[in-house]
Amino acid sequence: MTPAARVQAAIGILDRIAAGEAAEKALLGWARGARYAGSKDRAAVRDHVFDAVRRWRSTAVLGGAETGRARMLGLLRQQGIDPDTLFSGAGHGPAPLTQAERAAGRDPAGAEAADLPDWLWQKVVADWADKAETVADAFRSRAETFLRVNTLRGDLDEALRALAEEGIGVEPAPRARFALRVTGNTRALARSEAYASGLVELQDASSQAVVEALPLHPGMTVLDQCAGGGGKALAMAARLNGGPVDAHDADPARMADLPGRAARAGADIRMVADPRGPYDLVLTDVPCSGSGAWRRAPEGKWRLTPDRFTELGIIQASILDAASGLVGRGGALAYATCSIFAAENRDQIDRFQARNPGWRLETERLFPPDQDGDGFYLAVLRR
Ligand SMILES: C[S@@+](CC[C@H](N)C(=O)[O-])C[C@H]1O[C@@H](n2cnc3c(N)ncnc32)[C@H](O)[C@@H]1O
Repeated sequence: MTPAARVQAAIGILDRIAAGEAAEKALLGWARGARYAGSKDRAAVRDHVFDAVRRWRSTAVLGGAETGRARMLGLLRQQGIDPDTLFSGAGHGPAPLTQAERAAGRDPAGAEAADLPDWLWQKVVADWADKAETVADAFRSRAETFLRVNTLRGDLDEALRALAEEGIGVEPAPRARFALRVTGNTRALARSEAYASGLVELQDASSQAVVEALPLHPGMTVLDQCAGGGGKALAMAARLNGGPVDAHDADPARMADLPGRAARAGADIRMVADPRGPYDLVLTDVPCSGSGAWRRAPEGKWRLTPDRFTELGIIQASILDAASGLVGRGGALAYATCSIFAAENRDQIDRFQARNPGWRLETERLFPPDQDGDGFYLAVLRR
């Protein structure tokens, strides 16, 4: 495909997304009908689409309309690419720009420029004050890929050597001890021996830093109360020299891949349908807005509603209350979100402490979404 044809493909997919289709589904629908597209074409089209979804508002304002065509035009303008080089009608690319299209569009302002719905931009400003623009900007950029070296399978040097031998570029990442930033050949990872053998796991560096900040020691009894795919359960098992870690999720189907991942990682993870306790440590990695990871899943910021945000707050409080009953005397209750909002973070802890006297805040971390990892929050309480 020519670069212009890739832009034309993205335009069609963005129109499907605007009509209500999920981005992944729209991409898949296009790919099925585009057998001529090679892997590089697919990756380039995907990048255009997700870049535009991250910048859904600003690209439409700059492009002058709420269409896929205008959004791609706006995106190219933002990227400093002369649209006429691609909107030429040649090579299966988009038709040349009309005079009206050339004249349309203006610079976005406020929430438009932040690429957030108005109500969320107000929340970011309220919580992050002079850092609000930096936070919003992070959501408008692509996320980097991070690996966790699984110390149950090898050490940092072994991982660096193994990845280098397979032509995968990495460098140590500052946010967590065993975090590596992928700097080249990311696509080879899934097929790499380092990954297949469990020497490295895909995990965001802030997610790793959360587990690193937990008071974990081999021999402790540990429950991951909202285990999901098990990223944190596996990282906790590594800190426990293999485990065991009890893993629970209200939706057990979410843990479907966990036994396979645990076997690959050499971790002892036990699925528990009805955890009883008492545990030395219970981690609640609760459902949240997902705001800290909006650059990976940018549709989240457009889909979230104030009602859902309120509902999430109620769910978070009830999980925290239930989990506190599973912690033994002197034990620790850890609360984590991949959210950047105080309502889901510190406010939840303040209200929990007001409802449940006797718990003191032992550790608190708030990681901003930036080049070193996603946005994440952790509070560790002890009684
Ligand atoms: C943020 S995800 C967990 C991610 C996971 N810990 C990881 O590191 O990969 C939140 C999980 O909480 C689960 N969940 C929702 N309500 C719950 C509840 N009341 N009790 C336990 N888990 C719940 C969801 O099914 C979801 O898998």
